[in-house]
Amino acid sequence: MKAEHYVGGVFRSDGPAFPLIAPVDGTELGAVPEATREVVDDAVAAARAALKGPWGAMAAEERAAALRRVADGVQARFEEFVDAEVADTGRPRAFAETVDVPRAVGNFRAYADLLYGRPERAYTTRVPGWSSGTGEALNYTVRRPLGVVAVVSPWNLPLLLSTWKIAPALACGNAVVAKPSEETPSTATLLARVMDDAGLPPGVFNLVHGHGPGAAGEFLTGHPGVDAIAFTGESATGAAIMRNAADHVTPVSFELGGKNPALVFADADLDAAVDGTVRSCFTHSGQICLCTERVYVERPVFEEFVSRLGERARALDGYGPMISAGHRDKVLSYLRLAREEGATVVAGGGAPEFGDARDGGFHVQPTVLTGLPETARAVREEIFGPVCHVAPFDTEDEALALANDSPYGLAATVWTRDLSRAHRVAPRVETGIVWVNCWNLRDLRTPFGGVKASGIGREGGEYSLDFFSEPVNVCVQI
Ligand SMILES: NC(=O)C1=CN([C@@H]2O[C@H](COP(=O)(O)OP(=O)(O)OC[C@H]3O[C@@H](n4cnc5c(N)ncnc54)[C@H](O)[C@@H]3O)[C@@H](O)[C@H]2O)C=CC1
Ligand SMILES: O=C(O)/C=C/C=C(\O)C(=O)O
Repeated sequence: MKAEHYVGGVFRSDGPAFPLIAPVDGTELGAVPEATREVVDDAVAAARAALKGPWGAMAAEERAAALRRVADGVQARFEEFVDAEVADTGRPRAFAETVDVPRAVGNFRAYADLLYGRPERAYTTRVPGWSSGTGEALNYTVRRPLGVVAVVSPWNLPLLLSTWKIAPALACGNAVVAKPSEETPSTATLLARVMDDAGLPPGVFNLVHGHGPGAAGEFLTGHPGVDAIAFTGESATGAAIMRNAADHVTPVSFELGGKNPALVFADADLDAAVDGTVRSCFTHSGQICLCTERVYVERPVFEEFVSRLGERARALDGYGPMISAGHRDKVLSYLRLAREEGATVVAGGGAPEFGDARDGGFHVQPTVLTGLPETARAVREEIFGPVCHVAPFDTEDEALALANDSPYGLAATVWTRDLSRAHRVAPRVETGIVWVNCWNLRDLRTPFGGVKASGIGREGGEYSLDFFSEPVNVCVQI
């Protein structure tokens, strides 16, 4: 798969090239063009021009039809998308087949569907006491697109997360300039091919490749021609983007890091809790922002839970690598640090040896730790790998205090058979998402995002459509 920029309806590969490395075995997959400031300028200008063309005048139904053509186009090239995502990320093929590509198709279909039934105008009538001034008026609110939207996405779920933003941005009538992670350019390039085939007018969707700081990401997010930024990635990157966007007061929607807690009560179905925690800690080798990294277990079942989780972690097979040598080294450095801080390693704890080509790749063993104080860096900082720390608690209040003692607030899981407890605890967990007796069960209409350092705003369903459009009130004196 050759990575290319897509600007104003034209594929191009100008800019210096950098190598794309396969995380599964460390081999070189190809070269990626690094977008210069000029390429980014061209992309923003093409997007601006597209808003003045047929796209800007298109009815919602026609935009919905365009999104459906894109969904069909991704579906038609299903295997190519799977191949590209597997090559770039090293993830198990089944994951790309069941999560990444179907969800990308679903993202376009969901927002096409949502455009129907969304009132184009919302009316208010005069209510005494709520209105000032004299005379009767008819107020109505119309929604218009924001303009040029920058979509900056990470490497962990490349196609899923970029389309999660691109689809609603286009649904609302914006033009998009997308910058995928430098580690995972391939499915984005394929998506540009699909957009081209689907007949989107030139400039409605643009793609630039390259790095973040001092490069394409920074050029794009600080660009005066960008009207909004949708970003998923690390919290520190979100802060850097916000500083850059501040000069132009560009609105942002941020989905950032997490240090997600799981609360396992003694009354839980322990089989389900162990099963769910294996999934929530180790899916995609922990490289999903929703993954659990802190597990708190009520003391009567603590020993049994740790022993069963450790056993399951040791038995995991066929897990994928970390995205890069750099990220593998970061995760391993946390494991060294955890040992220095006094951790007991129940399972894993290092890099595996396979005795085959995978030893050239960037793997880390699924790891279960115990015994660290809550102040330990491995308990407080996002590791973003297959690593969890398990600690005991004695009371519901203590469990909540432990869960909430974090600068992050993205997602939590609560495991209990006691419905009253579930409803009592869930609203008191300081995260944007709380799953009870499940993990990552997703309905694309629900609010998705984090509190504290885990994000700004919500995406999903109407929440995305609200971010990617601007309400304008029209007041007509009668
Ligand atoms: N919570 C989450 O959703 C994710 C968290 N991470 C965490 O972030 C760490 C670093 O991973 P990265 O992929 O490098 O994440 P990142 O947050 O640095 O990068 C995400 C995207 O932002 C771009 N970017 C980076 N710096 C930028 C800047 N100053 N201005 C504009 N764009 C910029 C990157 O090129 C990429 O497209 C990981 O080790 C992991 O801990 C990574 C991916 C997702
Ligand atoms: O939308 C989903 O189902 C998953 C989202 C995951 C992230 O946002 C992430 O890992 O960064």
